[in-house]
Amino acid sequence: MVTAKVWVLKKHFEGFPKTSDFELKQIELPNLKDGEVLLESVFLSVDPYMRPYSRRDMKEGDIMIGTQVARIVESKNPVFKEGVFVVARGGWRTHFISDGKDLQLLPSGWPESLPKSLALGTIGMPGLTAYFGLLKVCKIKPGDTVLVNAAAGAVGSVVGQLAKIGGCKVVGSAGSDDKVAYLKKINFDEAFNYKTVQSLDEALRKASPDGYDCFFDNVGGEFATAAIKQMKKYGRIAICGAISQYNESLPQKGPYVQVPMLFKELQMEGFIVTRWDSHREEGLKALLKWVVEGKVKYCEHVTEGFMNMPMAFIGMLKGENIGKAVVKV
Ligand SMILES: NC(=O)C1=CN([C@@H]2O[C@H](COP(=O)(O)OP(=O)(O)OC[C@H]3O[C@@H](n4cnc5c(N)ncnc54)[C@H](OP(=O)(O)O)[C@@H]3O)[C@@H](O)[C@H]2O)C=CC1
Ligand SMILES: CCCCCC(=O)/C=C/[C@H]1[C@H](O)CC(=O)[C@@H]1CCCCCCC(=O)O
Repeated sequence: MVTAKVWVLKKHFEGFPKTSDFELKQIELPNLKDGEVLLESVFLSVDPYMRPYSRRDMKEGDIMIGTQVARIVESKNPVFKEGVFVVARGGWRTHFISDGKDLQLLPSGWPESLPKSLALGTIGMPGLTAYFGLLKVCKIKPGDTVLVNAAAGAVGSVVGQLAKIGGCKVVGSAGSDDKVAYLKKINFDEAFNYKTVQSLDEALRKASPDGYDCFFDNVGGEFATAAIKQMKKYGRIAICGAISQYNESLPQKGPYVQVPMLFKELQMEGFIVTRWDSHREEGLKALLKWVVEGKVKYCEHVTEGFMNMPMAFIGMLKGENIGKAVVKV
């Protein structure tokens, strides 16, 4: 008999999540039935979507949603051998049972020396978000100037690097001087700290006086309002996320986008990365290759200990992470 530790949503988040909104519980797992596997989480992901999706999909008392890299410790499923690592949607649990249907093997050719946690970040869902958002929504081409916010995070840091590979000029904004230094290190052409600049309008103009062809928006709100004004004619805007709004209790008010969009004849498209699930393998293969070749660098913000899941999640929402925020069990 295995006892799993699980984190439960004790109370729906009101405004910014608090540690008291979570509760740690223990669950006895039953013996495996034929076709099932027992998994042990090795790395768990903490992601922005957990904040809005908890309200949409969960009720109080449910185990927190989420993905992990997990190791199969016992198997009664011929497809999954013991010792194999997979990406799973197991929620915030140390151990869990699966029938194998939604388990994903790491991409083939994954070098032993590469951290498996990257399957939650640069070579996982956030990396794919950058890849498909840039190629299919922004439709980048060489010579474009691309702007990305939350640029030092899991998605943003890949957006900037892929745009450079695609022959673009890249401008990033992030919330600390350390993050700005990191962006310069990974080849961003221009980067600024949106929390300390005198004026967002000026910082955006200085970074690209001619304006922007593409804007990959992870943040929304005030930043997006400023950025839209500085798009070039026929510019493309990919709405990837709106993290500045996830913890707001009251809806933000305008300014509204219609007038600048009309004058500049802009395109704005929201997307959810799962739209390209049928091309997932292609995306992961490309990301793995670039990482192995050193063309895409990665950084991870690793919190040690399953006990610290809520702190890791809250820390990510506060902006403590450079690169992907993960928890090592
Ligand atoms: N459409 C899709 O399919 C997907 C969308 N997303 C979205 O992409 C975005 C980035 O996700 P991800 O890369 O995983 O997360 P990050 O690794 O970028 O971590 C979140 C970052 O957001 C920034 N942030 C937090 N609060 C605010 C705020 N109020 N204003 C501005 N920035 C803030 C912080 O960086 P800083 O210090 O720079 O403020 C923080 O580090 C999110 O909006 C997420 O929902 C992610 C995956 C898939
Ligand atoms: C207003 C909310 C916008 C959120 C944008 C975002 O971050 C979306 C992320 C999803 C991405 O498209 C693919 C995913 O894996 C993210 C959502 C996953 C939800 C899974 C919930 C179920 C579970 O884990 O059991």
